[in-house]
Amino acid sequence: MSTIEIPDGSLFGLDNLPYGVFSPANARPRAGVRVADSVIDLHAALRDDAFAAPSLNPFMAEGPARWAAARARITELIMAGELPPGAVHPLREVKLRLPFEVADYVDFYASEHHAANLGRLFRPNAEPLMPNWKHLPVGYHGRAGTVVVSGTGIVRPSGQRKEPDDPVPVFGPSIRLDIEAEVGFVIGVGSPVGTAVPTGAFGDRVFGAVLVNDWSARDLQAWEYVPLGPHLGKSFATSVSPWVVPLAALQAARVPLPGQDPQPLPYLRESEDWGLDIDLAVEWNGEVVSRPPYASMYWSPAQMLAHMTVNGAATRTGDLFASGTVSGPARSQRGAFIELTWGGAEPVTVGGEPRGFLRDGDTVTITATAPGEFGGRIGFGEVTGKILPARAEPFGVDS
Ligand SMILES: O=C(O)/C=C/C(=O)CC(=O)CC(=O)O
Ligand SMILES: [Ca+2]
Ligand SMILES: [Mg+2]
Repeated sequence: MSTIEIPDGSLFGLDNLPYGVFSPANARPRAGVRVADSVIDLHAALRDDAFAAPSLNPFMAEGPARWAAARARITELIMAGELPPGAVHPLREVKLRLPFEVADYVDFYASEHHAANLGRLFRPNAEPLMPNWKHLPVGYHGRAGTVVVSGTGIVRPSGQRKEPDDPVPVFGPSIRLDIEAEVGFVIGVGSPVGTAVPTGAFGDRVFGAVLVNDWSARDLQAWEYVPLGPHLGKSFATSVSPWVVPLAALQAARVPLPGQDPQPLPYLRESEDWGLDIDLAVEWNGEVVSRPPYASMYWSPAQMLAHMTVNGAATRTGDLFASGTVSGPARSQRGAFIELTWGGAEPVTVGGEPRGFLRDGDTVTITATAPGEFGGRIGFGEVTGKILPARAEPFGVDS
């Protein structure tokens, strides 16, 4: 039997137990759970067919009673030191995979600070917040097929851009490549077409949370987005962390929202608090440049899900909906570089140099922690990505 030592202060103790998909050296991918610096092979440890697939989807589809039972059983096996030999792998020896098959992907815009800053930057002659913003969680449908796991290289996208004074657009690699630090929520139990998911059912439907980097080409975005919203400027890559932190691990992180005025319509009111006290950190080439506080978000994920389904739209196991960029009120809390550097006009110092947008070879890593159930903290791990040069002749199109 195998035992796992959990050092004091570990961000991956029994109060966390996030799920992922990993491959041991030269072996096929499988579902696992992280404990300290080890990964438990769930199929080997539990002999449960929900974990036979190299994806969390079958297990996530089974619902809260099965999620709770599996968490209890995993805890029991770790505490008793009764994990079968061969079921425990050192984290450093495994490759982490995309943890779930992404069904649909929606990205919200739930930070008031971020929305107001982007309003000022993109629409300097208008009110920073659009009139709808405090009445509904604004969002758009993104591209599920280009959601990639942390560590995947991010090829600089090419596309159209046009500066206000240019007569016509030009085609070429983005020159304003940016990040967006977000938290994503993963649907476990889908809902059929024609059913709205009320805010109170959030915990019955949502399996857990991941970190998201919604890479954004601001020059492509600024030219293309009117009037339908983000498109190719964001669909080239969206990175997610390899660990899905179950909602069960986030109970101690639940906090009231900062406050909503005006009061939203009845279908958006919360019966329970789903604000989350998650502290994010954004590292640019290894230096922390920002610490976005999730607790400052205006709309809760329960409200996002209620809004997303109030028209009868279906949800499916593996749907990912992201919060939108997490930005707090202070400059040092902004979750996108366009805001942090005010469009490049107020650079930040990275590696001793003033920087605005991303260069080829730059690496951005987002991490996060939250209060855990035993008084310590739990970790989300990281979502990281390195910028690779644009393709010389993108897809046969000459610039
Ligand atoms: O205000 C705009 O036109 C654009 C906003 C964004 O790019 C933000 C977005 O993708 C949603 C978010 O991450 O908050
Ligand atoms: Ca976004
Ligand atoms: Mg801990």
